[in-house]
Amino acid sequence: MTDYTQQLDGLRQQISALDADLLALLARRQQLTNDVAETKIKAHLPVRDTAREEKLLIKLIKDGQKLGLTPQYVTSLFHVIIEDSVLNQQMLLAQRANPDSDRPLNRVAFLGDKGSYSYLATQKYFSRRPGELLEIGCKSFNEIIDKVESNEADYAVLPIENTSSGSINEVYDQLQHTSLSIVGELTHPVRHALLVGCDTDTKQIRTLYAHPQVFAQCSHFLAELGNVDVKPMDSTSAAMLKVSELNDPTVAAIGSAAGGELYGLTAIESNLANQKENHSRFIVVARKPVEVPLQIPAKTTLVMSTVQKPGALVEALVVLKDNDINMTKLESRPIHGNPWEEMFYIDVEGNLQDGPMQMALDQLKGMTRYLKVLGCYPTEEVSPTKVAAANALSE
Ligand SMILES: C=C(O[C@@H]1C=C(C(=O)O)C=C[C@H]1O)C(=O)O
Repeated sequence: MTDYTQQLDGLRQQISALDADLLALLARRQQLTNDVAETKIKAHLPVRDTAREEKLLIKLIKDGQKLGLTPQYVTSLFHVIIEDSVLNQQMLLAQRANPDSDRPLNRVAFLGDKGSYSYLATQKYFSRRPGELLEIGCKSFNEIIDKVESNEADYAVLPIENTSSGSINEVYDQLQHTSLSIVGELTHPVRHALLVGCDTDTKQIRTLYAHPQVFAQCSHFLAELGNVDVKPMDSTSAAMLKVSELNDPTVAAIGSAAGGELYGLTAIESNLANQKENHSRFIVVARKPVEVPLQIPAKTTLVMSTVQKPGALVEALVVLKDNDINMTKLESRPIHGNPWEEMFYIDVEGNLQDGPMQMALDQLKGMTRYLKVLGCYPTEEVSPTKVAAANALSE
C-alpha cells in the first residue's frame, strides 16, 4: 500500500466512525420526538409546532456558522430531519386512533411489479408504518380495487394525479363504484429516464416501451426523438421487463433509473418529462375508513352530483367558502349512462370531525342529488418552516 492509500484509508475509517455516531444520534433524536408525540397525545396538543421549529432553526443556523457550516446546509439538513420527525409523530397518532389498522402484515395491491412508480410509492408509504409489507403487483386499476374489496389485500395504492399529465381519469371512475375508503395520500417524485438493456445510444432506438401516462408526460422528448415506434404497456415495470428480455440495442423503456436497475437496465438519458418538477400524487384505499386525530392535518375527499340547474356547482362551492373550508382540488367526470351529467370530486383541507365540515356536509346534502365522503385521511405534506438565514444571523 502506498502512503496515500494508507492515509486515505485512515481518514475514511474516521469518517465512517463519525457517520455511525451521526446515525446513532439521529435514532436517539427520533426516540425523543416519539416521546414528544406521546406527551402530545395525552395533552391534546397539535403535532406541528412551527414556532418551536423556527426557534430551533435560528439557533442551529447560528451555531452552525460558528462551526463553519453554511446556513443553507444546516437549513436543508434540518428540514429533512424535522419533516421525518413530524411524519413519524403523525403516523404514531394516527396508529393510536386506529388500533385495528396495526397489523403484523400489510398486504398492498399496486399497479405493475417491482420497479414501477407505484411500487416505489408503496415502499415509501409503508416504510414508516409498523408491520411487514406484502407487495401484490396487479395489471389494472380494476384488479387492484378487486383485491382489496375481496380481502385478498388490505390496501391499494393508486396514482390519482400527476403534475405533467393531470388527473388519472380511470382511477376517478373506479372511485365512483367502489365501497372502499381513502385512508392516506402521498406524493412521489417521478423522474423518467431512457432505459436500455445493452450497449447502445439514443440515436439507435427504434422502439420505445412505456405506460401511456409516461408517454403523455414525455411528449416533448418523444417529438424530438422523431421516428420511433411507441408501444404502450400495462405498467412501467412491464416495459422494463420487456426491454430486459429483448436484449436489443434498438429498444428502450421509459421509467425510473432506480426501477430499471432492478431489471439490469441502464439509464442513458434522464429528466425526460415535459415538466422538470414531475410528481405523482397517490391515494391509499382500504375497506374501512380511518379516524384522523384532530392534532394532525387532514384532508377530506367528497364526491357529489349536483341538481341540473344553472349555478348548482357554484352554490355547492359557496357552501365550502361560507364554512371557511379550503378546496385543494376539483375534478369532474361523466356519469356513465347519464349523458351530460357530471360527478364532481372535491378535495378539501379539514377533518370530518370538524364542526364547519359537518355543517358544510349537512348543507350540501340538502342541495345535491348524490353526496358521498370518499375518505378523511392525514395529509402527508410537511411544508418546511422557512427561516431567513440573514434574520437569524443579524440578531
Ligand atoms: C418534536 C416536536 O414536534 C415537531 C417536530 C419538531 C422537531 O423535530 O424538532 C419540532 C417541532 C414540532 O413541529 C416538538 O414539538 O418539539
